[in-house]
Amino acid sequence: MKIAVLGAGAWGTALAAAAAPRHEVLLWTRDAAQAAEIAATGRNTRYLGDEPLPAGLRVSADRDAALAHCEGGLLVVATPMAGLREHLGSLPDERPALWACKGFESGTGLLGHEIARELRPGAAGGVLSGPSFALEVLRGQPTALVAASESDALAAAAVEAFHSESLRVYTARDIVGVEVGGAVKNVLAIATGIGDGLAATGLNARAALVTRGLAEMTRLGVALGGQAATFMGLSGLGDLVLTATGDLSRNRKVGLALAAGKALPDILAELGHVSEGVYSAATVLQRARALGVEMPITEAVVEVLEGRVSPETALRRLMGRQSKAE
Ligand SMILES: NC(=O)C1=CN([C@@H]2O[C@H](COP(=O)(O)OP(=O)(O)OC[C@H]3O[C@@H](n4cnc5c(N)ncnc54)[C@H](O)[C@@H]3O)[C@@H](O)[C@H]2O)C=CC1
Ligand SMILES: O=C(CO)COP(=O)(O)O
Repeated sequence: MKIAVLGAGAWGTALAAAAAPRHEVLLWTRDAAQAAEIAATGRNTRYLGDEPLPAGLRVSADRDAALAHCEGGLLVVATPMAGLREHLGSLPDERPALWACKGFESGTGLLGHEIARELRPGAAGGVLSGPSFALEVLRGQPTALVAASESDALAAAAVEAFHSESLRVYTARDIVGVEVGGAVKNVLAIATGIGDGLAATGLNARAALVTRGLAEMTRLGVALGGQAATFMGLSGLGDLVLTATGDLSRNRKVGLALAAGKALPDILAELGHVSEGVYSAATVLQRARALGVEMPITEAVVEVLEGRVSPETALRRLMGRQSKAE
């Protein structure tokens, strides 16, 4: 199969590398110097350190060549959410497209499938999601993903492209639920990072934030048309557990640094990677409010990110809420 992956950050590179041993894969980056460096060193040091990439993986800064390469094959957009509109909107034809970004689009508040529907109503689209730190995928460490699409053919293409001995790819039809899970867990990972970073907070608080976070993620997802069961799956509970507890998570790192009293611009500059939760948090809240869905943990994260309350105050307010039925 011929596959093109657009976006050569940590995740695009790891996905391209995962498929490369079995398929003809072209990884596209908008940065010609980065393409030259990856080609010369066989590594993407900026995003994935010294980990070697498979020898057969090709890299290019020529987007037209990448699109020509995957004609009749599979196109994967693996940029941050902020790049999805640009890439889906400029495709030359109605070919199916899979995306791997997790978030709500800033400004419009849309999920990936909503952007795709707006730009390409007649084309098949799908999302690849689930608990998957890029570095572990690149190292071939066991991982399970979910490919969600209303197109069975596109979900099957995602399985053909990425399913292997070390990477299981499940399929799903509930693209709303899968996308909400992937987007909201980023915000909740910031919350658990904040909680874990506060001196007075222990493991009980982390478990409470994960569990009550899952409840608010599910409420929003169901209100948006997703199925409750999806949130107990890989893109909901699975990715929430990974990102909220795993120290490789960039969103969790943002929370830990906020609890340490660092300023958000400094945290993001130091991180050097995208933290989708930072860009999605306010949007998640807006969509929740529009639907009358209560999301107190998300609300607390937004207040801390916007510098309106300290992490300590946010936690105190969450604990000070009225008791209610679970
Ligand atoms: N890193 C991970 O372990 C995983 C990340 N994701 C998701 O994948 C998406 C991408 O994340 P990462 O690769 O980790 O981010 P990253 O911060 O490592 O790299 C992002 C890359 O995208 C490039 N980029 C940004 N805007 C672009 C545009 N408009 N066109 C082309 N390239 C553009 C940047 O130059 C950079 O090379 C995010 O939505 C993230 O939530 C999903 C699963 C795992
Ligand atoms: O989505 C991810 C793992 O599934 C990566 O999470 P972070 O963006 O927080 O690193």
